Amino acid sequence: MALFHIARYRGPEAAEADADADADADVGAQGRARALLERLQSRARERQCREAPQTPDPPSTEAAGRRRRRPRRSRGRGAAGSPEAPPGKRLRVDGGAAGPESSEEARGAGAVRGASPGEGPETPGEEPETPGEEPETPGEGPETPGEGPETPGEAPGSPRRSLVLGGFRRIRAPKPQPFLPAWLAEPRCVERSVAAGLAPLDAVPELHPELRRRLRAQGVVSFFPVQAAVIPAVLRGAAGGFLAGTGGVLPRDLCVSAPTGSGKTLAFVIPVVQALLHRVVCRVRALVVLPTKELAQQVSKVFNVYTDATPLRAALVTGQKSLAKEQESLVQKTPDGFRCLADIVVATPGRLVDHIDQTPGFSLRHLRFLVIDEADRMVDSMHQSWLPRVVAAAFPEAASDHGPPGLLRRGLPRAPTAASICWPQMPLQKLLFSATLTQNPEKLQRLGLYRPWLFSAAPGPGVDTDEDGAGAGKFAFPAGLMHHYVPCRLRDKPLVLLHLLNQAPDARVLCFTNSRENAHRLFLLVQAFGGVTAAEFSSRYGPGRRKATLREFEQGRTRLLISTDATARGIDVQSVQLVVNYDAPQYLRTYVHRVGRTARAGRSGHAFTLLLKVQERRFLHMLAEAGLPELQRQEVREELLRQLEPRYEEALAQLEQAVKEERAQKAA
Ligand SMILES: Nc1ncnc2c1ncn2[C@@H]1O[C@H](COP(=O)(O)OP(=O)(O)OP(=O)(O)O)[C@@H](O)[C@H]1O
Repeated sequence: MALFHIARYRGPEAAEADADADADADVGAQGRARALLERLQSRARERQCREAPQTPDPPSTEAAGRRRRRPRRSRGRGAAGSPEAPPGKRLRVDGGAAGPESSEEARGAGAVRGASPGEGPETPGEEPETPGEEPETPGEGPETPGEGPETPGEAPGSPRRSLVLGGFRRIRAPKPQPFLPAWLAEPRCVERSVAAGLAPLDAVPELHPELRRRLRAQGVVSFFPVQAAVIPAVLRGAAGGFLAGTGGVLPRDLCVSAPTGSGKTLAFVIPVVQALLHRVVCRVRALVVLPTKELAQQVSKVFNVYTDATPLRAALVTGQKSLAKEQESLVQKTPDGFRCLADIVVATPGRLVDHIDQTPGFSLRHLRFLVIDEADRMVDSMHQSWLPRVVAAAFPEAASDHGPPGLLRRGLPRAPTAASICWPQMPLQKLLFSATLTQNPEKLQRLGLYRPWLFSAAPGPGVDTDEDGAGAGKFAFPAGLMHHYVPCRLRDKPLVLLHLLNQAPDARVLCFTNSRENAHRLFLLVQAFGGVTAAEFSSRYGPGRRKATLREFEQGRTRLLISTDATARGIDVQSVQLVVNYDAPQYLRTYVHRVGRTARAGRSGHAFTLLLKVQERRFLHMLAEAGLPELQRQEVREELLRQLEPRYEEALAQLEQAVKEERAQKAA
């Protein structure tokens, strides 16, 4: 039994039809049906006529309706980039083909990005190339919801519009560039070629006549470009002796990046000596910090040359002598305290900190110049925290803002104020030098530079830099240096070295290995092979032995020096004609410094790098990034190597014996 009657609603038209049917009850069944049909048709026509003026273009309405139904797409994903859109259907947006609306879109960043190479906009450089990058004005993008472009064929009869964003071409995203402060981005340019940029000594009128005379006596008749640029800049800042310039303006700190062998040492020695020349009381006023003992010794020698006939004294503290001996060269005990004995201190960082901590009377309170040579390496060794120790020793009153009353005031560098210029100021100026100075602003910031200037011989900030700022065209090489590489097998490397030595029988050769073990074995092998005077330089030997080895090499008593990177930086040995990278350097900086041991001071020189097949690609890429496309490939003919083999086999046997004996000695 049915509990409910379910009446089905049949719609308004049916209801109306029912009503009309009642009214025409007297008409026959057939006639009623026809009349009803006609009435329904006429009402439908009326309704159509009523709606017609609002939608004059039925096909567009249809298209719009479809457009509304399309799901929203996220900005940055184009039709072609989506999996639904087959690549064959991709079209480039073209103003002419797509009508006015489309041409408007074609001007948008998204449309341009979708174009494949060669199809791009007329001014491709003006557009970002990276897919997925935001357009500059997001509101102008063609992907505004509701206005999205249609896939071709979707709206027949309507203007066909298509956007192609991204694409399938793989584009290497550019590396993010660190923001370079203006002083790094716009350096003062220094001529790279020593020969092309020589300046007569008289071109620096500020130079003291005594120093000019001394330079001439040393055979220096003109300044190299870096010296001609840097010496006047330092002298101007030191015009008031070791006090701040007129009006209390503190001198700027200077960073100098110039090729190896371009004369950076004299660029700081000369102005420092001149600024201190007329000092009355001996105090430590210049401190030069270098990474290795050998380098410090070399720089100290140069200072001695130019301070010899003056009251100034330079002391060397590197740990080569005992702490007590070094203390004797720094301070003297007097009945009323201590007397300072050095105006200029040349030091390695570790030993310097030892003296700050342990030498009574050693004070840096009057420090006027802090020179950091091989600055990039020294910045890397900042974890030793030697710099904060030096700054703390140089500004002992910095903790209390004004310091004790006195004639001279000393405070951390800051903008001059009316109060600050009431007393004579004694600033501390930092001078940084390197052939591979880091341009990483973060690293340089750690040095606390004051309004710095950069003098650079490099072509300018590269477009593609690593985290240290090393990259395209970052470092300048000496103009007279020719770079070569020799592809070879591992077992042929010693033979290739021997062949190169045979090829240049009179050349003094510096050969680099990546480890002291390699240096030692290669030395034993070359010695066993005979025919060349060779020596070995590495941390395997103490400072005394290393010093003697270097001296013999300098004097020409040794023709071949096999060394680790201990001699790669700064060591100035005249007339090294050939550098051989027996082991390929892993880093660009290492390469720059190693090969920079030749072609110094405007001379010419050759650098050969032995490369295994597996190393070739990476190494060449590294140098190409450094802006060195002219690296010459040198093949050594097989038969030339085979000629050396009989003697080489004998040498190998001797090497084996020597290694066994050494092991036995060690074990004993
Ligand atoms: N004006 C000059 N005239 C002649 N010789 C010079 C002059 N200036 C420097 N030299 C010589 O040039 C050589 C290289 O100089 P220096 O060692 O200062 O180079 P550098 O730029 O410090 O190199 P590196 O980056 O390898 O340390 C030295 O032998 C030096 O005596």
